[in-house]
Amino acid sequence: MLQVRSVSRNFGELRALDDVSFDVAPGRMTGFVGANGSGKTTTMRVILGILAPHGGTVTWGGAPVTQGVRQRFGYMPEERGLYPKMKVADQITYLGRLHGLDPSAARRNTAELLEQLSLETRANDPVQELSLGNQQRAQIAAALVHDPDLLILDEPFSGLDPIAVENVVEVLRDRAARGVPVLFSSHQLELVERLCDDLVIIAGGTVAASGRRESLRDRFGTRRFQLVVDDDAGWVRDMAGIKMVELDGPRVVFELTEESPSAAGLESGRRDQSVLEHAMRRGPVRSFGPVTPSLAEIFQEVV
Ligand SMILES: Nc1ncnc2c1ncn2[C@@H]1O[C@H](COP(=O)(O)OP(=O)(O)OP(=O)(O)O)[C@@H](O)[C@H]1O
Repeated sequence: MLQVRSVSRNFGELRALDDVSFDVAPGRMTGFVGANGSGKTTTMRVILGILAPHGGTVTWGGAPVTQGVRQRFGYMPEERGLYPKMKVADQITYLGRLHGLDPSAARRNTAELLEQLSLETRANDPVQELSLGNQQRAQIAAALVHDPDLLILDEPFSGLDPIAVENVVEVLRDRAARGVPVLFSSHQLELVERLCDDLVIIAGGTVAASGRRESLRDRFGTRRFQLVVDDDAGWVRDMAGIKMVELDGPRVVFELTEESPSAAGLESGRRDQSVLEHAMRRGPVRSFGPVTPSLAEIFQEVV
């Protein structure tokens, strides 16, 4: 388990990270999301020891992260750093050697990864001759070649076509299934939503929300409901303690407002039921239930 605790980091006057705490648990994919400049890369660099924190700690298995421990981490940096003129397979094998693999293990892992990432036919091409997407795949192979104990990936999906995305998803899921904690940043919220087990949402250098994906959904999702009736559902607008979010003829999405129970006439736990009862008195109800918020909606609410 990787634990980030109360980490802060300044750049001159700028407080880029302020009291950042979260865990990256074994066998779980943790999505790290936030607007541009919110502190994702800085956090990753602190975890990797590239930047020193000005406060707080990063621990691995409860102990400080030493150079030896760090060598067992896999990192895909934001600034892609492969040598343009070196052949793909040679380079990945070389990086495996740098991380302590013997020559045969480095070659074996390289071959396996190039195959998994559909790059085997490009193994003997210089990196600079690969398309950007294929360079990105090579970069992922470079982060994985030494079978790391922890994976930290800065935007691993940017620039990949949909098939390559699925390919990389499969490779990362496989690592997570073997017990490796995986932290990855991405601006593709639908992808993060589909892929992650846990989430960390960062805004302005502080953690705005974190935890299991489902529990975040529950936390932010209890106030919105969808009702489908036969006729126009516009009458919902006039009900106390309710705010209409979307109306599409017989389908309406509404929220319970923050108003006091007395203003609404009912406690919030009953207000959704009062809409349902009202609808049933008016005619048939085709469906009714809470609406699960998307990650994009949660994101907008917390940042
Ligand atoms: N070396 C540096 N010197 C000065 N300021 C920096 C440095 N690195 C980062 N910053 C600032 O720290 C803040 C956080 O940047 P960071 O790169 O961590 O954000 P990010 O969430 O990774 O953004 P993006 O999604 O755009 O990659 C920004 O305001 C950035 O300008």
